[in-house]
Formats: sequence, structure tokens, C-alpha cells
Amino acid sequence: MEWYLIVAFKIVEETTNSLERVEDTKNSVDEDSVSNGRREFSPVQGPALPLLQKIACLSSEIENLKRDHTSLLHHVKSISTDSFPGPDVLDTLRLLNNEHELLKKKYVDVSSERKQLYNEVIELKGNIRVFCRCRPLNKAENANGSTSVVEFDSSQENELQIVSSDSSKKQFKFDNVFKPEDNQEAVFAQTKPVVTSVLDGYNVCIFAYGQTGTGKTFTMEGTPENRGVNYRTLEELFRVSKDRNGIMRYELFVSMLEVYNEKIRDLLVENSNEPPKKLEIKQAAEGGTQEVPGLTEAQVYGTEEVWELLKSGARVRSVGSTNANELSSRSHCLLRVTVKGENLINGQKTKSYLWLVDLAGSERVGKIEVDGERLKESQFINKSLSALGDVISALASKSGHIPYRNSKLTHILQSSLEEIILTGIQNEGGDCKTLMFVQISPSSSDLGETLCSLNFASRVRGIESGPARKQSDISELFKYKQMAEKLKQDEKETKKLQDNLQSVQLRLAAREHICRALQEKVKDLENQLAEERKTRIKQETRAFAATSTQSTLKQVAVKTKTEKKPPLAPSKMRMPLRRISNFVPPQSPRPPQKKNTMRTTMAASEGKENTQRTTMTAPTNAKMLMIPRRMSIAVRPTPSTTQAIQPKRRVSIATLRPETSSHMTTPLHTSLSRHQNGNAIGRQSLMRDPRKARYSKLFSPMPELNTALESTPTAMRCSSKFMGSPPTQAPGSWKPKHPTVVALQRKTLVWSPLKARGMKNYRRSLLPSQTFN
Ligand SMILES: Nc1ncnc2c1ncn2[C@@H]1O[C@H](COP(=O)(O)OP(=O)(O)OP(=O)(O)O)[C@@H](O)[C@H]1O
Repeated sequence: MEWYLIVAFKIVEETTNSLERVEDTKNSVDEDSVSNGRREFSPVQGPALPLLQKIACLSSEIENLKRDHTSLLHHVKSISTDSFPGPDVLDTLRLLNNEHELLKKKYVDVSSERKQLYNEVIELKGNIRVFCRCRPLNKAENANGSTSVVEFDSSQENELQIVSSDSSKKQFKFDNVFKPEDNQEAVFAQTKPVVTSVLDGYNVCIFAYGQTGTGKTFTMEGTPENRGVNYRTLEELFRVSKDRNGIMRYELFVSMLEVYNEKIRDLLVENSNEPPKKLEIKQAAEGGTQEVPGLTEAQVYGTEEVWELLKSGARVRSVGSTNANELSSRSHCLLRVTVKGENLINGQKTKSYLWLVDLAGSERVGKIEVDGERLKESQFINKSLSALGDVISALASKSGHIPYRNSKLTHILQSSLEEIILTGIQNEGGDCKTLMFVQISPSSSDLGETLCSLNFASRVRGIESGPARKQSDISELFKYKQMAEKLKQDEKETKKLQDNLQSVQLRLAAREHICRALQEKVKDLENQLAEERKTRIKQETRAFAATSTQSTLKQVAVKTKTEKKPPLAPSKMRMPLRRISNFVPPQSPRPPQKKNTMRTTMAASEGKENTQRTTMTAPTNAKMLMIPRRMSIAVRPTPSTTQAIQPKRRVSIATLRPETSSHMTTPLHTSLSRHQNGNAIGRQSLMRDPRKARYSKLFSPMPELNTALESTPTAMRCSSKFMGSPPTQAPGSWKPKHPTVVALQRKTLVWSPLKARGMKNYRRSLLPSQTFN
């Protein structure tokens, strides 16, 4: 602008100068002509004419120049007023400049906030997301009449049910479920948000898993008519990067490799006939990511170029024919898209990877009937897939060690499965985004494989990772961890208790076994006893018959008849033996004690050889000391090694009560006498023991018996069914007649193995306690 003004001013200046010069010339000419005119005016006027013409020309020239001058002046004037900004304009310009800077800064802030929010949305949906896609029944399946075992309930979104052969249904839920009729667009619409994260600097990994022939390659690669996730992803990346043009500058690079039999092969080599380069995974210096040195990395600028690259890579891929898929992928195919981004506003640089993985089919070797090379391939495939499962499990359980290096597949995907690495001015932390497509077949013939795949996918879906979830409530996570710890402890304790319970149950079983054996023994003994009783009754009946013939004893017989006790009830009518249990039975009530009649039963064991049982009624009165006493002794013969245990024999012995009680041979009496001899309080202490006190009462006088004894001859005194015994009977064959004595004689006398073992607790339960009545 300034030069223009300067030029204008110069022109005006020059015009003014020339005007002045012209004016000067004109004036000088006029002066000359006046002087000359005076001189030439008189007689000679001819030579003045050219000068006048010259003046006239110059005058018109002056007029022209004057006009130009005026117009130039106007022009200059207009330039100076219209073109130069005033101070207001300059102020506005300054303000606008400031505002522009502010907006730039705001944009950077908002764009990073958008990135963050977008990332959070992805994380809230799940950093590891699982989509299930079911392919339609194919021609072969339709031809052989296979039915679909997959059911989709429209009311339950993202769920599917597998109908088993027994009509039972198993339900599965995923982040998205695609039915056979869902097309490639529908599938990619749900995939898109995850994919575009890579442009924000996040690592993304998408892989397709499933049985062979279920559509993994169809989903990832697609066909020219139905392009898959790989192509659509790159198309979307180009679209978004174009949208962000001017703010972000992106560069996209594509690599394609396959892991075949645990070897890495570059699929983008120029000449596929060349021997394959040996590629290895190396830890990169920057950020510790996994790199494959020597792997072709082609920069791509447009979708068509990408499509050509994908096609050429797919052509080189190892495929083979199995009976499950004519073009079965025998390797894991990995397409890596490297995105380098630069923020044009703040200069921030990012580098992120997007892995698009078409896994080899998870097949059962037996099912697809392969052998030779195919078998070897299948083994490698299954090994690497199980390594992937292990990594996922370890991630799910937040294990300290994740076995990435167990296979080439997991090793190469390590950084994509763990954390995002951003290079440049600013590093942003965060987990990578993983999306898995679990591909299934609807056919009933693939039911087993379908269930396996769905179970694996459910396990993957169980991984709850991602900073949004982690950061959303760290205390909650800590609480869960503690709960898990407690659960582990509880489980341990439960196991311990179960072990204890088992050992107690074993001991109980052993005890019950012993108890059963003992019960059987008791039953045997009861039978023996019944036998013995029968024999005895017979003997007694015979003795009674013999005595009843004697007429001299008629009167006595009449008397005895009134006192005679009814014969013992048959064994069936007696109280049954109590069942042996492991519990101590409650104390049985004491038998009612008759006034003046005391009874005791004592069992005395004399070693293992025999067992004696003594029953007696004993008055302590001096007179009564002479009353013949009767002791019943059960004798068990010495067990011999060659003979079975003989039934014990019982003998009844009538004895005379010795002069002093100290001569009693019963255990009670022995103990009593020991007390008496030892110290004076012996008896008192004995009396304090209720059982012993009961025994001691036995030795108190019985008035009833005393009277009878006074009025009846010794041989006749006892009222019993044995009253018929002749008076001439020898003292050894004396039979008591008193009902109590007789009853005591009849009391069941049992040799119990429990007694022999000292099992006192069982005594009450095994021995009848009511035989005294
Ligand atoms: N959703 C679908 N719609 C139509 N056709 C499909 C679908 N999914 C798969 N197919 C067809 O099924 C056949 C097998 O698919 P594909 O080769 O993708 O299976 P795969 O899982 O990759 O098998 P492999 O593991 O053996 O490589 C192909 O012919 C494919 O076109």
C-alpha cells in the first residue's frame, strides 16, 4: 500500500513540477514576445506567429496536466482514507488474534476430553467384548436334513439358547448376538466404535474364534460382494482421518502375517515364490512392545489400495481342504494396521496398532479326520488356541503371571492384550480394546463344538478389565478381592471339616460294626439262656413231682402253693434288650425296694476262666446268720482253641452265712470289710454312695423272714416252689423257699462280654434290670 502512495505522490509531484516548468516557459515566452513585439510590432509582425502557436500548445498541455493533477490528488486522497486501517481496526484485529489462540487451546482441550469420554464409553461397554455370530445352515447341512440347535428369543436381546439332544436348553449371553440373517453391515456397525479408538491412540485387537467352517474368514475378510471387517475397518479409518484433516495428520501402514505351525510368515512379500524369511518376535526398545523385525509394512493411502493388499495377502495364506471346510485356514492370519497420528494444533504424536486376527479353526482332530501334515497342523492350531485360552484365563483371574510366551500367537499379541503404548510428547495410559467374534454353526451335528466355543467365549467375556471399571471404584474391587480371599479360606476350612467328618464317619461305621457283632452275641446268649431255663424248669418239675408223692409233706405242699410264685414268663414277654447305640443311655430307674427286703446282685469275675454271679438275701441279725444262703454261680468253661464257646453252666450253691460279715466273699462285702478294717469312716463313706448304700441295706434284718424262721424248721423255712425238698436233704442241696430268694434265683444271669472288657457303660443296657420283680 505504501509504495502505491509513494508512486502517487511522485506522480503528483512531477506533474506539479512540469506544470511549473510549463508556466515558467510560457511567462518567459510572453515576456520575450512583449519586448520583441514592441520591437517587432512596429513595422515587422511576421516572425511572432510560431511562438504564439507554441504558447497555445503549452497552455492546453498545462490544462491537461492540471486536470491529471486534480484527479491524482483525489485518488491519493481516497487511497489514504480508504486503505489504511484505523486504530479501531487494529484493536479489533488484535482481539481477534487473541480469540483465535483461545479457541485453538479450547479445541485441544475439548478434543482430548472427547477422546477420553469416547474411551470411557467403550470401556463401559467392556474393554473385552464378545460378539457371537451364527452362520446359516449351509447347502450340505440342508441336504442331509440337519436341524438348527440355536434358538434366538427376540424378547431377550443378545441372548441365545442351545437345544441339546435331550431337549434341555443352555442359555448364553454376549455383548451382541448376530443371527444367520444379519449381514456384514450390521456386524460392522457394532464393531466401528471399537475400531475408531485406534485413531485416538488406543491399541485394538479384534479376533474371530470358532470351529472350522463357521465363518471366521467370512466375517474378517469377507468376499468382494460382502466385504468383511478388515476392509470396512480400513475404509472407516480413512473416512475419519479425512474428517479430521487440518487438525490431525494420520499415516496408515499395513502388515500381514500368519502363524503357521508356530512359524511366522510375512504375507506381503513381493514375490511369494521366494523362500520365506525367518521372522522372530523381538521386544522393541521403545515402550517394550513386541515387534517383528523384517516384517513388510506398506503405507496405504486409499481403500482400493488396501483391498488389493488384502487380496494378495489372502492368496499367500496357508489353506487346506478338510472334510469340514473345503478352504480351511490352517494358520492364524494377522493383519496389523499401524496408525501414526500427529495433532497439528498441539503437535502431539501417537502410534497405535490395530490387530485383525482370523484364527485357525478350533477343531477336534478326531472329528475332522485328518492325518499326516493336516494332523500336525491341527495339533499346532489346538496348542496355540489353548495357549490363548490360558492367557485369557490368567487375565480374567488377574494373575501375576500371564503366559504370553507359550505360543507365537499370544506373544505377538502381548502388547495388544495388555496395555496401550503411546509415543510422543504426552503418554496416555489405558488398556487396549479387545473384541472377539465367536463364530458358531447352527447344525445339530456340530452341537458339541458349538457348546465348547460358547463356553470359551463366556470365559473371555468374564474378564472384567479396563481402567473405567478399575477406576470407577477401587475400594469395591478391593472388597471383592478380600471376599475372594475369604472364600478361599472358607473353602479350605470346609475341606478340613469334610475330612474330619469323613474320618468320624469311618470311626462310626467301625463302631457300629462292633455294636452289631455285640448285639448278635447278646442274642446268642439270650438263646442259650432260654435253652438253659427250659432244661432247668424240666429238672425242677421232675424234682417237684418226686417230692409231691410224699404224703407226709401234704400240709407243707398246701402252704407252699399259696406262696408259690407264678412261673417265669416266657422270654418273649420279658422286656427286650435295648438296642446298642453309641450314646450313653439314661440311667434306668431303680427297682422299687420292698420294705425289709433287700436284694443285691453281684457279679464277680475270677479272671478270664470263669464268671460267678452271687445272689443273696442277708439279714444282719445274729439269728439270721445261720440261715442257709444260696448263691447262684454261672460258670463259663475255659475257652479252648479247638472248640467253639460252650454254653455256660449255672450251678446253685446253698451256703451258710458265716459267723461274721467279714467272711462274706462277695465283692461288696470284701470292700466293706476292708473299710471296716481300714478306718472307722469306711462305712460312712460307703453309706454315702447310694448304690453301695443299697447293697448295705441287704444286710439289715428282715422282720418278715425272721418270723418265718422262728416258726419254721430250717429246711422248711423258705417259701419256694422247691418246698417239696425233703428235710433230709443235704446242706449242699438245700433249696430256698422264700419268694424273694426264689425270684432272685430266677433272675437272668448273663455273662456279658462287655463286662469282661470292662465296658461298664453297656452293663445296664445289656442286662435286664427288671428281673427283680
Ligand atoms: N454369515 C454367513 N453368511 C453366509 N455365508 C457364510 C456365513 N458365514 C460363513 N459362510 C460361508 O461358510 C463357508 C465357510 O466359511 P469360512 O471359510 O469363513 O469359515 P472359517 O471359520 O474361516 O473356516 P476355517 O477355520 O476352516 O478357515 C464359506 O463358504 C462362507 O462363505
